[in-house]
Amino acid sequence: MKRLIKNGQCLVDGHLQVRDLLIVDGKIAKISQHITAATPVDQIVDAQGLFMSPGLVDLHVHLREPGQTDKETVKTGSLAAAHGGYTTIAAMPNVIPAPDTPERMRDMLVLNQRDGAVHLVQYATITTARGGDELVDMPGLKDAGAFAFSNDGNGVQTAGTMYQAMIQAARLNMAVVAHAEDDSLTYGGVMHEGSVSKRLGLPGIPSVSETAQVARDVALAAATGAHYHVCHVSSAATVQVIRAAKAAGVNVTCEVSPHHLLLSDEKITRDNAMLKMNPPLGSEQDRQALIAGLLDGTIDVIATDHAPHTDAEKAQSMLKAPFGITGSETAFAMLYTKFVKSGLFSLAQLINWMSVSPAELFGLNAGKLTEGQSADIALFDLTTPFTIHSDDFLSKGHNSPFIGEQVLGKTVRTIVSGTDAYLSKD
Ligand SMILES: NC(=O)N[C@@H](CC(=O)O)C(=O)O
Ligand SMILES: [Zn+2]
Repeated sequence: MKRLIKNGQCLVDGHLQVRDLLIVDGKIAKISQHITAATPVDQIVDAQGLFMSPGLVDLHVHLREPGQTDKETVKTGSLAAAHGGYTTIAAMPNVIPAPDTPERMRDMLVLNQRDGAVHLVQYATITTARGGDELVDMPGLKDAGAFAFSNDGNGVQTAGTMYQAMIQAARLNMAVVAHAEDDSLTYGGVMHEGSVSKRLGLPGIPSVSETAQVARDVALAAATGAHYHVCHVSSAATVQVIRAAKAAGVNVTCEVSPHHLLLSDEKITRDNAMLKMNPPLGSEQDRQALIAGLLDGTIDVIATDHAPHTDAEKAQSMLKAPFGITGSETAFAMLYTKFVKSGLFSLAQLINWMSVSPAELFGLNAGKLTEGQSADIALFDLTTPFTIHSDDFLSKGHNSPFIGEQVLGKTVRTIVSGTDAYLSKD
């Protein structure tokens, strides 16, 4: 099977340049200014005027299968990712049952392989059923094919448990990917604790619940040498802890979500569960610190934390609704529109944070358009405005605060191993 993509706009040394790209048997056979197929090709894709990017890489998605297939499935969640231009995603283990044994991991991988529309890697838990202090069989889970270890959805509450997990992870050369949240500091809150939560009379979550646990964990990472990756960093103080740890040579990396870059608690003007997620939207000062953290290299990656829930659940008060919003299908367009068009980020920086850097940090075979590489490619239209409609979502979740936004950066086609995983209807 041979496909030739003609006249795509590619990032070359940070600048857009026109390129042709030849795909043979799922791999990039050639990329150059002008390719005339010596032998006939099966298909020519006209990419005139489109941005041709390495497929995006998302280190943090929730696919809900098994256990909560009314919210999402491997199929719908991975199709949603493809719709967002993602070609590789990492699935969090807060499914039921959780992949916390080698056998469950193997079952999970069979399901992912069968139903995944994009490349899909799978986190194992750190502890049994993502709680308590019983460590999983980490070598067994690595052998079974786990990508990394995470209790995402919950923090590991006991320092000694995290310490033992990091000792083993370091030995296995695997990352510990942490949802940082000290449960003794959250006080049943539903949004960021600050002037807005006080004005609305809603219980607040102090941001120190995140920062305190990250501070503990960077000390443990320093002591063990493990690769410690912090999920969805949300506060200025946490950014500062990670900045200092990196300066001290600790093996720490971290991600920020699009919503923490785009929104702050000032956007919460009433009880609105579409703006309820964990960690919560921080203050405007936190948001500015996250942007600064990306720009100075403290924050390595943008990951969506795509967290679908049912319409009925999210129609409830913030006091009752589950934490989480979707992100796969809106991330690129929102970030491109708000940050690249405004000149704050370059397109090359955005693609670095959304594709190159996550691939490099986790040794994923992705994030570049080079000969011999798997043909994982996203084609985006950067010039035609469109409105984000929930009817267009392939996710089962419609819980996005970005519905109704007018944006640029529509995904036209997403190619995974040479084959279309998403193709726009218009
Ligand atoms: N982020 C969220 O608000 N929710 C996530 C869990 C998580 O990533 O912590 C979920 O699974 O719904
Ligand atoms: Zn989390």
